Amino acid sequence: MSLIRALYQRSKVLMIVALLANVLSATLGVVLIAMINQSVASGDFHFTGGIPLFVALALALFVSGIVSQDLLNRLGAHIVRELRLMMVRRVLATPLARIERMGGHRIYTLLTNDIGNLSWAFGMVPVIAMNAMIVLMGFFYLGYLSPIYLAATVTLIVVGVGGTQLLLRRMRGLFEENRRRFDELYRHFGAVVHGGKELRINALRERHFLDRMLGPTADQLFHTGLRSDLFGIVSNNWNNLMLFGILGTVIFSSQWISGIGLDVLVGYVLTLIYLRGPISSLVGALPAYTRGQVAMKQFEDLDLIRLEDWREGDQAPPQADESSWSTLSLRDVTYRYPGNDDEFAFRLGPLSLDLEPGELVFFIGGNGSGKSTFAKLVTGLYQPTGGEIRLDGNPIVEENRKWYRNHFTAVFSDFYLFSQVLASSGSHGEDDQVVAYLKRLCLDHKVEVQDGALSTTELSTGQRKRLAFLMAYMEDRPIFLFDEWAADQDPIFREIFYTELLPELRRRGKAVLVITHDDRYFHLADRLFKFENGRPTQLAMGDRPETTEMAAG
Ligand SMILES: Nc1ncnc2c1ncn2[C@@H]1O[C@H](COP(=O)(O)OP(=O)(O)OP(=O)(O)O)[C@@H](O)[C@H]1O
Repeated sequence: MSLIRALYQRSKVLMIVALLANVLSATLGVVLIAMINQSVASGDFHFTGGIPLFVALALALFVSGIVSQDLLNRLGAHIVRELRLMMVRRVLATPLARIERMGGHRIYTLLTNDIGNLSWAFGMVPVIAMNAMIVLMGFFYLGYLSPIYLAATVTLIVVGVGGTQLLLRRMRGLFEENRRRFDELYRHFGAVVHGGKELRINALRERHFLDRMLGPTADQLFHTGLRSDLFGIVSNNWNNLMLFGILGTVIFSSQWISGIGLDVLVGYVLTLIYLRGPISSLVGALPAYTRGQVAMKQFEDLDLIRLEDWREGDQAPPQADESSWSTLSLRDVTYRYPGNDDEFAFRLGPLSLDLEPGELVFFIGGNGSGKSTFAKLVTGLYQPTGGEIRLDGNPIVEENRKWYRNHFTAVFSDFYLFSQVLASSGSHGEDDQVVAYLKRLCLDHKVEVQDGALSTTELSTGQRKRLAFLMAYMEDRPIFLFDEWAADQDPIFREIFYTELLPELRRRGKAVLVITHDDRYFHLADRLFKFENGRPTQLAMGDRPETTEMAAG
């Protein structure tokens, strides 16, 4: 619930103004009912204060209703907007290892389904606030007309809402069940998007996927969805029963209660009929609220960075001058994937390494030996489980991790390509410079650029990697990291990469870390490390492997 508090605190002023307008509107509604009641019950059919007052109050109700509803809507919309931005920022602020452990599908479900349900619940806040105020004002008037009837009405409503609550408790279980199915559904959606080729090429796999995986999840969602909707429908109609029950009780019991005049009865009936809509809306909002609670629980259960540990200031870009650095040192650094505690689990390190500007360092090793884990560790995406990383003597801790990361530009093996090219300043890259690099990377006949936006990223894998290289070039950080960048390049471009592009970066004083299997080019590195089962060993010149088998082993 701290999330709700945090969101409301940001909109305090808007909330207060909206609620004041709401009180005015609700009061005017009840005053008008009272005037009608007085005129009907007295039998003279004249309004106290005359028609002009009635018209003026009706117009004031019209205007204040619009103002209060609009302000409350704005409040709801504002909160939904804040919620979306805040959740995405929290996902980005959560350590990468935790996000990888959760799985991408859970993040998708969070950002679509859960935020949708929370938004829906927050969207109900204006409805609840407005109607609660009308009901409250109506109750004041009912109490003024007859305290006995008010007590009876409140008792019946409490019993009625209690019945709805029982239904809702059952519904909550169904909502939670539904929500679990949504995680599965999004995992299947991921398979449709990312495994589209494999599903299309193999009809048997496609059938297995549709019948055994997606089908059962869709069926279960269908059944739990229908059942929870039925509970919602029953609960809405329960309200009608409750209200007519109250009206019947009031009218039929009036013969046994002394001192209940026609004016009280008419006033009561008019007010209850007036309140029927608001009460139904209030009770009808409860399922949305329950869905919101289930979504909120998902937010709280996910291993995202805690709201209390997350400050927006942390998101500000680093201010330090990243262009000047002299040593990066890793001392006895180790890393273990979270949750992998058994003795056979993969462990990286301990590794020690000093790096200086203008160095070209290659990392080799077989599959699963720890190269990509090292890439994420040295760039600050993973936090070491042991040892220490220092930049110019400054130990890297939580407070300066973002500053540290900002020294790197990386093309990971599973890179993502944005279509906007950014310069080192963070503004969009100069088109002339981008065009020059496009020519250098032999992409000028394929891709154009305008205001830093690339005309397309729909290219071959090798070409997309060249675009990723271009992005890294333009970002122009002091340390470059390439994880198997050349693996998808043709021989000519591979040669250009190792013999022209990398040496050029080194000449410009960049430190360049290259993860590679290309043994033909190992001699170009200033230093070469070989990973074996998570442990790196620096190879002396004479020890450098010369064959493909050694590079892979
Ligand atoms: N997200 C993860 N969670 C848990 N363990 C992981 C995760 N990613 C990798 N591992 C483990 O870490 C080990 C090293 O993986 P890593 O990706 O660093 O290898 P690599 O040397 O880059 O291999 P390749 O050459 O195949 O890319 C693997 O054996 C794997 O068991």
